[in-house]
Amino acid sequence: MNADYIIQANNLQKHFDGGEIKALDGVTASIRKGEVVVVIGPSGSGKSTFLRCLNLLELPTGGQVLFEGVDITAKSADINLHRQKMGMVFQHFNLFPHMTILKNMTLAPVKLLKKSQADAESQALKLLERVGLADRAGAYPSQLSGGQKQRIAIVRALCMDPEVMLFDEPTSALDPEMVGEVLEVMKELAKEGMTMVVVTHEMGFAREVADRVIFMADGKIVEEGSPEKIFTAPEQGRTKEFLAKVL
Ligand SMILES: Nc1ncnc2c1ncn2[C@@H]1O[C@H](COP(=O)(O)OP(=O)(O)OP(=O)(O)O)[C@@H](O)[C@H]1O
Repeated sequence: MNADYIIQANNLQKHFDGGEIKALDGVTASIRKGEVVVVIGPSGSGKSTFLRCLNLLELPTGGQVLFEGVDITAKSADINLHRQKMGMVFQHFNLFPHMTILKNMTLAPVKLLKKSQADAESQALKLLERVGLADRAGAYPSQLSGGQKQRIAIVRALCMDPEVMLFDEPTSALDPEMVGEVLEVMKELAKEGMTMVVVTHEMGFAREVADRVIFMADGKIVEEGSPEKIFTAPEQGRTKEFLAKVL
């Protein structure tokens, strides 16, 4: 194990339909503490599957994931314990519709981290303030805009004091005018030193915020490097082809 890395994925495979679909076909990648890694690539290239395998929302069919040096794909691993340290934000927010925002944010910290209700609420309110939504603590998700729901989803994940934040196309389901407010919250997090793995089609975010960009195609990492390298001097034909379409 290398202590610099918080997550190490070794030769990850994820096959569906008895091996007919190779969503991941041997992905090896390591994420450093405090690093912001943005994963880009065409639709169906395995980006979401890669992210979901890092916290074992999808169980890899082969390979290993080490989290803080521990093989969390081993049979003996306590998946729930490790997963708690990896906050996840989804395209479709995944807030509980029948609970207030405050309840959405305090439920898991109280239940899983055994925080007192008072501590969990005080942390949640501070986080809500940070994203300009302190006055919405008593609202229900249906009363909020998409951008507000996604900002809540981010701070809800932060209530679990995660070591890493995983973002799976967090702005893809938003109306265009709401994308900026969510990316802004993510930029702030990055500046504060949060380790982040972000699957996104927002190339501007990748350019501006990523420490490293990973380009995937056909379940493999085709090329990776600094945003400067990937966006201005890509080496692989597949990368050039993709960027020509999206930039
Ligand atoms: N549960 C599943 N069962 C069967 N095939 C799946 C399943 N999940 C994903 N796949 C397939 O695996 C491949 C990779 O999918 P994945 O969602 O990881 O790609 P992606 O790069 O995130 O795509 P997008 O940008 O469109 O979200 C695709 O061919 C997809 O159809």
